[in-house]
Amino acid sequence: MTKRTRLIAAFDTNSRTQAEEWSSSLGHAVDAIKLGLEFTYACGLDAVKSVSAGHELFLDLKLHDIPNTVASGLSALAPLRPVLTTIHACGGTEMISRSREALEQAFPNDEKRPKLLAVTVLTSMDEAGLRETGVEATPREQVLRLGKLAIRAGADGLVCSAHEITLLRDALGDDPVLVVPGIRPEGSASNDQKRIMTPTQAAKAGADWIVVGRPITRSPNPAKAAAAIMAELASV
Ligand SMILES: O=C(O)c1cc(=O)[nH]c(=O)n1[C@@H]1O[C@H](COP(=O)(O)O)[C@@H](O)[C@H]1O
Repeated sequence: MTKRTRLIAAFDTNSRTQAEEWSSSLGHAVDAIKLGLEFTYACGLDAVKSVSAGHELFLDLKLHDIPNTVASGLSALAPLRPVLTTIHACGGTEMISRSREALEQAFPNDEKRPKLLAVTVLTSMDEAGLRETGVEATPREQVLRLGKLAIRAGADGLVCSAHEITLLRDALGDDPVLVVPGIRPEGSASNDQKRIMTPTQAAKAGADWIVVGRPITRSPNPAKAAAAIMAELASV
């Protein structure tokens, strides 16, 4: 039997009170919560610790710097004990392999070592956006290129859009953890996301986790919105 795709709710807010409220009202209705740049910069690491207590944490800080700085940054974040954490794949082989080593050193028995995820091409980017940055490849080509590089260098998984899941599974097999944002339930606004799919489409394609923010947190009833997505995933 294949495993159910799991739901991560992205708590994108600069308010600790709001994040604590979501944590208690919907934290247990989803499989994990994600705290990222906005919350961490606004509220600090102690707040990350308290909001994530009792939940599986995806700490999404998308580190991208020279290898030594990224590896040292990850070591400093290790006490937060996230289940998943992110760096940018375009930081290259050495940055990724040093990151993996840093996490292995912080968790010598491996048991609770956070899975190292490499962000391939942001789901807010399309072909024109990539071209602006000097990348002539399509998003699919670039995701595949960076995905192969990142897994070879030691990442446990990748962040990609649902449009690239089949491509990555064909090239890399079932082992890499695929975490998929840019998810929009039928009928919801795409906002700044470009490469989107529904929860059902992403689950059918083989996502291990989907990440959903605004369709839950900006809904009039976040717990109900989260429950509807969980029900959708359970029915795939
Ligand atoms: O690493 C991520 O989680 C991420 C990568 C990516 O390519 N696209 C992306 O949207 N995300 C994150 O996923 C969440 C998506 O939020 P919504 O667009 O509100 O559902 C945000 O917290 C983003 O930071």
